[in-house]
Amino acid sequence: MFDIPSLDLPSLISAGGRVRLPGSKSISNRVLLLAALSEGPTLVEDLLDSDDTRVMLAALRQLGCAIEETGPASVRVQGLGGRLPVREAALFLGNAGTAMRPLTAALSLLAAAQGARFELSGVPRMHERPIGDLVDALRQLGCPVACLQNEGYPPLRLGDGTVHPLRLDEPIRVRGDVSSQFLTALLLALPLVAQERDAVIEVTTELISKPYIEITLKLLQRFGVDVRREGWQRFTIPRGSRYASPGRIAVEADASSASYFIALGAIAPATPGTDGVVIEGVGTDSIQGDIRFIEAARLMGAEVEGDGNRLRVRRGAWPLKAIDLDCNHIPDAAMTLAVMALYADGTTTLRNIASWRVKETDRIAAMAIEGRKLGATIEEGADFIRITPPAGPAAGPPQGGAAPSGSSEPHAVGSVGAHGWRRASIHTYDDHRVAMCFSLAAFNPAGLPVRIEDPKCVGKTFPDYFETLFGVCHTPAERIPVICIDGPTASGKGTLAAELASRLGYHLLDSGALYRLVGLAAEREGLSTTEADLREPAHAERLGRLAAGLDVRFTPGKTWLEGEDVTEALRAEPAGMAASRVSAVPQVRAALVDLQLQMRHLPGLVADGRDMGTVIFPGAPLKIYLTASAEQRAQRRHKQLISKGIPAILDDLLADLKARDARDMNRAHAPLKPAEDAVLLDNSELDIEQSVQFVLNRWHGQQAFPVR
Ligand SMILES: O=C(O)C1=C[C@@H](OP(=O)(O)O)[C@@H](O)[C@H](O)C1
Ligand SMILES: C=C(OP(=O)(O)O)C(=O)O
Repeated sequence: MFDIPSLDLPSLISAGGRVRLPGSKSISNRVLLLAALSEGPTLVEDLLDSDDTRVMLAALRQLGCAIEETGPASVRVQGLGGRLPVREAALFLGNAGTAMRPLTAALSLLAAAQGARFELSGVPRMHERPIGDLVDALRQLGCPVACLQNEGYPPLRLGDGTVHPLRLDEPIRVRGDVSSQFLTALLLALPLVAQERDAVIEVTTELISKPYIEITLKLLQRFGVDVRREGWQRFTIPRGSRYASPGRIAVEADASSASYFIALGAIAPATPGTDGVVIEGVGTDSIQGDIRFIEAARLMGAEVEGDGNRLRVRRGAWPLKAIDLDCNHIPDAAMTLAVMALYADGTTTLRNIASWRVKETDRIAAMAIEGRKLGATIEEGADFIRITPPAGPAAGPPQGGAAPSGSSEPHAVGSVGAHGWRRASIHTYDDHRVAMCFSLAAFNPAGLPVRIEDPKCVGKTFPDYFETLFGVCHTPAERIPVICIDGPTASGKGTLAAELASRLGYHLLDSGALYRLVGLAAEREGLSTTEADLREPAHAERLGRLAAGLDVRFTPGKTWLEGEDVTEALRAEPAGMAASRVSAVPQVRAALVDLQLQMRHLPGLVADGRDMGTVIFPGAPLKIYLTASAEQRAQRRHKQLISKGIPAILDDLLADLKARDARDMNRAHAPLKPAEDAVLLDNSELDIEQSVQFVLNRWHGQQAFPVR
């Protein structure tokens, strides 16, 4: 997950390959609750691990339900059989409608029947999301429910610690025009109390988001409860209903999450060598209503084929075709259509979406404001949004070739691109879908990068969304930004580079470690690294072959050689000295060039070394040459070694350091020197944070994202 203030997406040009999506939020939270209310254990497989399911799991555990993790995406839930071992609890439910609404109903009924008391709260936005229609229905049933701040909104107190008789003799009337989750909540809760008589629910208004009720009814069936339905107005839970665990249940991949990858396949040309975007874990047999996003995507021109558990999407009509569609049945996935509309041949209208206004944010307003930043013309109404793409001759990403104004040369780019598209920093309103939708704007035909603010908000339903996206998106290497940090030994390059990489969400290349790795691997293979031996051509060739075959991997803070964590071994002085000697061998340097170029992955790279800006990435958009006086550097290295318990003498370190500077600067091949376009940064008087801020300011200044 990108836990950083903002994530810059370079302009993207094609997509292809396979994605496996995380589990459905709507199914995961329903199944967890049903399993907790049932008798006996349920093994839940392919469960979504995200903010919304975490709050549900935490709440159920707080209520006394034993839940054991049995694998990376599976849990065993020991059902409570409708009995509450915990009679009082304060539950925090984040911004999860699928936890807040169903738990409100289930705990209200159980609290009234068993004399308990619960408080349910969430993030500030949850306290602005309506729940009054559900509260009214529960009060009709005789449940004490108090709204603790504003009438009709969480936080709520359910029950008062005493037993209250429930009135099941009359139909329970509930409105269905604000959220279908109120009806879902009652349907999930009432089987707990429909023992002596049928429980009947009457929906008093037009019901929205109907396919979510179908998910609820299908899952109730899996847990042994058959609800009778008359149209969308009347639902009867037969008396004597009891939850019975199916024993094992697997969660489908999330169809709403699939919408971003269906749209991706529709927008992006297939990467050469691929046959479009393949989505695994959800297919045309899905029980999720959002699978009907496929129909809308096809209307816009996407070629989608699929079977029970898989979809393949290719770009069809281009530009996409504008549509005018009632989206009430796909409220979440319809947001993705709003971004596809940016690539359409005319004006798209999405209708009957009033519920967007009361979700994670006011989604109609958010999509309008952010879409306009990109250059689109957008009209919004109480229950519709109308999108006209940024003006221009043809929508669509360019078909490869050099970036017209790519992020690799950000300083050369103004904020308005060809075709009327604008460079934009997308505010995401703590709404996962706003973030995921606008990532697709990175395919804009103007080749402009897109900034997504607060990218970690995708954690609500899809924590690894951006990693998954980058796994199937392609762009020419020159468009993937590289920040080079070059400089002499002990200048603090490594610390600065690692810090920058983690703050920007970029990959890290510790090229010095590559040479240390060659030194270490040579030592392990019994190959000498003395200067005399290295002058022998045959010996230098052998070392080159060793370097070419290195099995290396960098993860944050760790370096791996052939699967073994060698981080500590690499930091020791002998490895450093060997590195300096082997790095002077042209055969070794040549072997490592390819390896280094291959590390230029989306969304970007911070490369730390001595020749990053001069030799390996000469076109990098930002090159920093980091220095400090030899005395300062020797002192820092001394401190570092002593703090690790490694004995060191300051004078010896200073002498070694000067010798190494001289060798690095005077070697014939790729000597250490600043690139002509490098920015010099002397950090003798700066602490790490000041150096980091210096580079970040420089970098952000170059990006020229308008601040609004
Ligand atoms: O029941 C569900 O799982 C959901 C129902 C829908 O809400 P509304 O019924 O409020 O439209 C949907 O937007 C939400 O993400 C999940
Ligand atoms: C509306 C959404 O969430 P919630 O389940 O919180 O209603 C959503 O995921 O788009």
